[in-house]
Amino acid sequence: MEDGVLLQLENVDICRDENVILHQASLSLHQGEFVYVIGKVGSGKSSLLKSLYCEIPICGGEARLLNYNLRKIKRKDVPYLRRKLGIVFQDFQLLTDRSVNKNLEFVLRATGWRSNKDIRNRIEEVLQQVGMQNKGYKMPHELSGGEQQRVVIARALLNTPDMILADEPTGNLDPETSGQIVQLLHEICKKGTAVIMTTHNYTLVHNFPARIVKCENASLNDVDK
Ligand SMILES: Nc1ncnc2c1ncn2[C@@H]1O[C@H](COP(=O)(O)OP(=O)(O)OP(=O)(O)O)[C@@H](O)[C@H]1O
Repeated sequence: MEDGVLLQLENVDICRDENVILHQASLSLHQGEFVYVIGKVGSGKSSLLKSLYCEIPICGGEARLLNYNLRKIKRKDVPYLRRKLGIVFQDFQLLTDRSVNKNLEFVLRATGWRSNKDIRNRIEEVLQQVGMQNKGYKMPHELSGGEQQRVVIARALLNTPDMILADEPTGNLDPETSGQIVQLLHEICKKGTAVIMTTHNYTLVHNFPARIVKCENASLNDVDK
């Protein structure tokens, strides 16, 4: 792949069961780039992201992501790819039985971190990055939706991903909080992490401008602003 290109999809088909959701779709993304993926309900936005973290297959075309060939990736390599991707969903998916710190520690230990000191420091760093320093002792239910989504973003940042995949990250949030979350994603992007964010929220796209790709008629097309 050309220097600085993190994702290159060329004429890919993305399939679910027997259905082709995206047909001959192409998309490339560079280091530090922000792209919104918009499109109608059921147009394939989530399927696109799922294919990037290997939850659903790419059944045609060429697909490279962070030096992995997504059409040939071995099952044992999928966790390594996912470690380089920060994944953020609409429903926060924090473990509800433990504190913010313990949620983050769980991910670090599961991804090979051993030193208690390194773990403590990294948790402090990512919480600081999302403006949640001093809230690590709280249980998820003690946080607002926006705060929970900040913690999810902190969790996505733990292993310093090259790219964040955010699927409707503001879907459950009020307009003001949604703006804050998108602003945070833009700040993270400015520090060098590419972001792909699906959304239905055109106000956000307007207020925080970036490249826009539309999912339509089973293909992906850049939208001129
Ligand atoms: N688990 C599944 N198994 C089979 N087909 C599915 C599954 N989930 C979604 N689909 C189909 O894939 C198509 C694309 O769905 P997808 O969720 O990617 O769309 P979307 O653009 O993200 O929609 P939304 O805006 O509602 O989130 C839909 O036509 C849907 O019927």
